[in-house]
Amino acid sequence: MVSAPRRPLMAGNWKMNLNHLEANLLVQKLAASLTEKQLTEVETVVLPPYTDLRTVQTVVEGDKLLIGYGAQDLSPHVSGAYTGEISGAMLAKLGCTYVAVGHSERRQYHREDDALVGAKVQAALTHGLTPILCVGEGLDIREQGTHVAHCTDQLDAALKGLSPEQVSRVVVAYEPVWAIGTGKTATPEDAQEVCGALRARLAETVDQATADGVRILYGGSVKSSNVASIMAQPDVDGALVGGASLDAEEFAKICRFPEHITG
Ligand SMILES: O=C(CO)COP(=O)(O)O
Repeated sequence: MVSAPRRPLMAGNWKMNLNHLEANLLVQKLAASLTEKQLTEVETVVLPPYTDLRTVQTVVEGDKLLIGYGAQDLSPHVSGAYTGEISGAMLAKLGCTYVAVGHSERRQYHREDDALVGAKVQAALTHGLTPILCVGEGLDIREQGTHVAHCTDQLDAALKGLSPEQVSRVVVAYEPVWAIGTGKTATPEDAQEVCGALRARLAETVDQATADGVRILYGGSVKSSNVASIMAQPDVDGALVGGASLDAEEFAKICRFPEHITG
């Protein structure tokens, strides 16, 4: 059976940048820089800070923009006495379709472990959100040469207990920590090595059809100048873009990567 091609996904993780006024401007500029055909071909998504989401919803819905949006994190809990947390239900109510889970900055600065990341994946799925599950190794692990096992272990832990149908609703992002915000991009071959191993692991632990359908992104210093060679890899289906997604024209160029390939 030939599986359906995976639609490329470009997700801009704004991290803690841009207030709601700036968010409004960036989303409008981004939409104006891409044609309907381009936005249909390549799924384009922004992940702004929570405080921007209502504004982004208003501009996307009001102008019927073909841009998706979501959050950078969510609570593993449904509701209750969790000061400062935001639930999946709240995000879904704002029209979010995606939520990043287990980003290395959350794992590092907020001590999120695999169990918590797994609970957040579950919470996202429960509320109809697509989790973008981030995995990736630090420089020490890369230098030891155990990066593939590190990433597949993180994948296993985060997806533990999910049905094949639930796994099919997850997007995985491979983000080597040493390539984030450093200008040091993994080579296309580095990205392929881990993305390919993640897909092979899904085939082993879930099934081949699910593995073939799951989109796997690469993240870490992606720019318009390097996106095409990364996207040319067979197991890379998109990118999770940090710094370069804060500039509408640059992010639009990244989303237009098929044109860089076909010339
Ligand atoms: O962490 C990232 C996206 O989630 C990558 O960030 P940069 O693109 O700024 O390296």
